[in-house]
Amino acid sequence: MTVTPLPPLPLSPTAPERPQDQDEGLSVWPASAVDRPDGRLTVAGVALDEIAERHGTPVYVLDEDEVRGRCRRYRDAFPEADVHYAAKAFLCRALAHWVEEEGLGLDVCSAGELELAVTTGFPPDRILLHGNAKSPEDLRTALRLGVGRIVIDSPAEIARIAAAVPPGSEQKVMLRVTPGIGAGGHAKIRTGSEGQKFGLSLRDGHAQHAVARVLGQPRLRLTGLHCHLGSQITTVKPYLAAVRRLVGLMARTRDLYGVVLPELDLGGGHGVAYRPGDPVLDPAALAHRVRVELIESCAGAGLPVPRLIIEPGRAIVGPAGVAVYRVLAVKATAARVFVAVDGGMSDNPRPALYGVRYAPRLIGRRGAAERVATTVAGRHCEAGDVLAENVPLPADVRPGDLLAVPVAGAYHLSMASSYNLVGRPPVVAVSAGTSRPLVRRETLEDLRARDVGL
Ligand SMILES: Cc1ncc(COP(=O)(O)O)c(C=O)c1O
Ligand SMILES: N[C@@H](CCCC[NH3+])C(=O)O
Repeated sequence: MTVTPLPPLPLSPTAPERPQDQDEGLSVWPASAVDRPDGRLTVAGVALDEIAERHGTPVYVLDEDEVRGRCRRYRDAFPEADVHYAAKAFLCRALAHWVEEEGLGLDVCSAGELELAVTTGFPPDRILLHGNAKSPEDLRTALRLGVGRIVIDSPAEIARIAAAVPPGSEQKVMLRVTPGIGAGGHAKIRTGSEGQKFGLSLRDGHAQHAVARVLGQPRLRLTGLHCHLGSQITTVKPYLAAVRRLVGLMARTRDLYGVVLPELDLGGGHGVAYRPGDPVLDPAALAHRVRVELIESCAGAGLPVPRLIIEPGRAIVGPAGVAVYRVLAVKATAARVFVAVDGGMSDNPRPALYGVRYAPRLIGRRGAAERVATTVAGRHCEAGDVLAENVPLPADVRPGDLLAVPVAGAYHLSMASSYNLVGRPPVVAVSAGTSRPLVRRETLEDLRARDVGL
């Protein structure tokens, strides 16, 4: 039998797309990042390829000074406010320690986050507990450890918390109000609008009613109102609208019950740039505009200015984190060049959840070849497991190369899973030319150990 040879397959797409983003600068990287002439990238003086060699990949790197600097920037921008870091963005003992040392408080939303912080030495009175469905364990732990404030999210919680407070003592609480203002980078992370699961609606009167009920509970002390509009918000305007609406409810509370609430919590949600050129919310500009609005609204209502609380998460830790992956496969189809790495949606579910895309770069060597528009995919069994699309990577990227993804500090590992029984990556801190492990890799033994039945 004669076999007719097949024509050779194209090795790269017939018409490579123009890469979307040609920015070769380091605008979305930690301020300490340096791109060395040999293509090695250092963060806080430590080469990322060295960390990959020592700890394996994927590995998450956290720049301690970037985190601390961001905490300080918030403290400087909001000197008259309490700044609580939102632990859901990412939490480990070292991070709790840094945040505490920088004078911030903490916002937690589970017994797990609360225990970790308090056992690290975080003063419980500087912690707020959130949650739209707090478990009995969450509340027990909060009361046992003496959490500073519990933020009530639903009518049924009022009596439940009051009943759990021991006779003769008092728990400080706030009320989470739904102001009817939706803001944020994606529909799934907008939490201030009507019709989503968080808070007590201002419009339908639930918030007002809850104020009255909390004031009627002798074991609860209502210190103020809270709202959180959403996440990855890049303009100041929604915060100003929220100030006006919440001050309106504070004025009604004074008029109806003779109570002047001393605190106002505007939540977090401050947006950061994931890719060069993305808009960001500048803390100093936000602080100035919020301060002016608060003073004017309170003056208009004849109220004293309450103590402001804010809860940034992403803006503290997001840009301080870098994820480092190793390339496992390269595939050029007629439509696209795919580079597949050894992590993906198990350590970073954000692209799959919100359709966001990142700006990875080749590290460890300088690619010599021309740049082609590349799709960076994860290793998981889902077509949606894609970290980046149409990014300019050298055409000679090959298995074994390292790719680093900036702005990986928030909502990656805190939302990570062990999908496909892939263990979660370790976290390594870098500071002043040195590195140290903070969180170890989740091993196959860890995963197997959970499987206890047959
Ligand atoms: C109540 C509350 N506070 C603060 C945050 C922190 O948000 P971000 O990380 O966007 O600042 C969140 C999350 O969106 C939240 O739900
Ligand atoms: N998980 C979201 C942010 C939601 C914050 C929690 N309310 C993100 O990755 O962008």
